[in-house]
Amino acid sequence: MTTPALEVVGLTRIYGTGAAAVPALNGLDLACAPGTFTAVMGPSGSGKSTFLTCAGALEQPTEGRVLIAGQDVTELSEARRTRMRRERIGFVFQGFHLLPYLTAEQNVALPLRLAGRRIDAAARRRIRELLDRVGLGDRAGHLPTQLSGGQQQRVAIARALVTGPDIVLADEPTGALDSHTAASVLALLRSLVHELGATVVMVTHDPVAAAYADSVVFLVDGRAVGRMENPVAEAVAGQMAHLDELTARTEREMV
Ligand SMILES: Nc1ncnc2c1ncn2[C@@H]1O[C@H](COP(=O)(O)OP(=O)(O)OP(=O)(O)O)[C@@H](O)[C@H]1O
Repeated sequence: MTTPALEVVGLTRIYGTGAAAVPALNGLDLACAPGTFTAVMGPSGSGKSTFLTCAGALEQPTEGRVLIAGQDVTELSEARRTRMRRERIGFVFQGFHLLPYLTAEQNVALPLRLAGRRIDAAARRRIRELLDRVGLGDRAGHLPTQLSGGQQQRVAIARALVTGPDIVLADEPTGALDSHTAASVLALLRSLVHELGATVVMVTHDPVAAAYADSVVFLVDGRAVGRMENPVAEAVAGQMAHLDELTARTEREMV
């Protein structure tokens, strides 16, 4: 069996202590094979953001393991974890997070600079190729303010891929875009997975967005409660309505 690009095993994150303890993740198991596109969905408070911050080595879990291409990041020193995050994990955020005073090309180069790599001719070529691949070959010299929201997210996607990461973690990547632009960004993400072999995990609230993925993992109370392969939006929306109802019922019973 191939080593998963991302695997979390028994992932547990408890915020607070004693009576105030909140288990945001509660023994989550999840594996993503290389070259796959996985959406993560769940009711509000089900642990999606906490999963992304732990999987992205931004936060240490209380218990459990996070393996990036087989390497357990929870065992690393802070310095090595930071290096791993810079070199092996790409991030795409809802709000794009581009640096406003850098051009598209300079924004894409940033992770290479942070990883201490030289921006030589080969690196410049890679940056240009990625900008071409996301449809912005003619916008390399533009500042973020000179680009539309969809174009800014394309720059952010190129930036997430520039180090050749094992995994790209996307947090509501189309949450700030209109539905037409969102569709083209999602189609781009899907094609990067299927044509370049990237591995993407995307947290989303939107069943239409989730339907671009190869599979959807559903979280409830910090655990995976189901998985849907080859999702279609209607079935995802139906499952989410069911999980929202279950969560509301549990909350009513607890009062
Ligand atoms: N820093 C924190 N301190 C205390 N509790 C927290 C903290 N971060 C998250 N939580 C709690 O952990 C649980 C999971 O939160 P999380 O943000 O991961 O859920 P989510 O599925 O991303 O929610 P949403 O869809 O509303 O963004 C929630 O009950 C939340 O209140």
